[in-house]
Amino acid sequence: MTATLIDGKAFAAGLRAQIATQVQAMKAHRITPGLAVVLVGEDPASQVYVRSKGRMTREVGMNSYEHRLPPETSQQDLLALIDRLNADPAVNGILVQLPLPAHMDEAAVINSIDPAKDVDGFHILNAGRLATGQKAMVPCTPLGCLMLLRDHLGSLSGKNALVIGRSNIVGKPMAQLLLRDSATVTIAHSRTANLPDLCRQADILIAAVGRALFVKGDWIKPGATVIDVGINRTDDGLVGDVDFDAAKQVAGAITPVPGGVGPMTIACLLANTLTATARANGLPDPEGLTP
Ligand SMILES: Nc1nc(=O)c2c([nH]1)NC[C@@H]1CN(c3ccc(C(=O)N[C@@H](CCC(=O)O)C(=O)O)cc3)C=[N+]21
Repeated sequence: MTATLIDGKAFAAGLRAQIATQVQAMKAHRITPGLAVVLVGEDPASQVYVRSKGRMTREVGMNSYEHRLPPETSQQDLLALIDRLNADPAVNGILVQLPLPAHMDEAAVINSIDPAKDVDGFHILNAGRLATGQKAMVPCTPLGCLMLLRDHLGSLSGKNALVIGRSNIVGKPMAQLLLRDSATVTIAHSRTANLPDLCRQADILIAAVGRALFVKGDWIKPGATVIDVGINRTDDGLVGDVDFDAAKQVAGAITPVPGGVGPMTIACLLANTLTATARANGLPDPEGLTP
């Protein structure tokens, strides 16, 4: 048996088309959503993402504002820029590309963003709102994974979901979203005992460890839905956290890398920017873009 391919690239394109339509409707009311992306330093991979975020932002009809700062920028200068963006009514969403240079306090920087403009959903207020079931800005990658899972499975209720990885940007918010959808959720990490056996019980497996080909084919429950969040650059090109070729022989459905979760992350960033713009203008949340 070979797994159904969950085509995140195609799903993301459809989502962006839907967003573009809603942006046009807003423009008729003289509102144009604006997204500011801040990149500190010259990490080549980060530059690629920032460029592609900017292009897709413009493609859906939003305004894109890019701020590139040298790696030696002081935290004080970065905070001053964020203050200006917080106060700028043309800016509805602010994304500060992570990781930041080592001399910066990442939490302090993120928490200086206006929570209403925090389209990454990383601000402590948004994390707390998500954890307590209040209306929040939801982190883009987990939101994209949730959309793919709902599209493929319909209901997640009662399913055994295993999230491998406990980061604040993927693992923890992913677990919160799965729990909200009434899955039974386990979070595994580097100290988890018997990870292969735990995986074999998972109807839904989310791999967000950041290690190339970490999840083996014989760890997968037959028929399981596998979501691979990994983006690992190797000599063989871009690979996920799951051994895709082996896993696809066992899984019911699986996301590829590239072309799976990655494009969904950017589409959900645009979705969050639209949501933030709607809320800033007292409009109802856009249909189908919030959990
Ligand atoms: N504040 C912040 N928010 C982020 O959302 C954020 C960040 N910092 N720092 C870096 C990571 C990484 N990230 C990706 C987005 C899209 C793809 C993506 O579209 N990947 C394509 C392949 C692109 C390629 O070939 O490199 C794919 O999987 O098909 C990957 C990775 C967002 N990040």
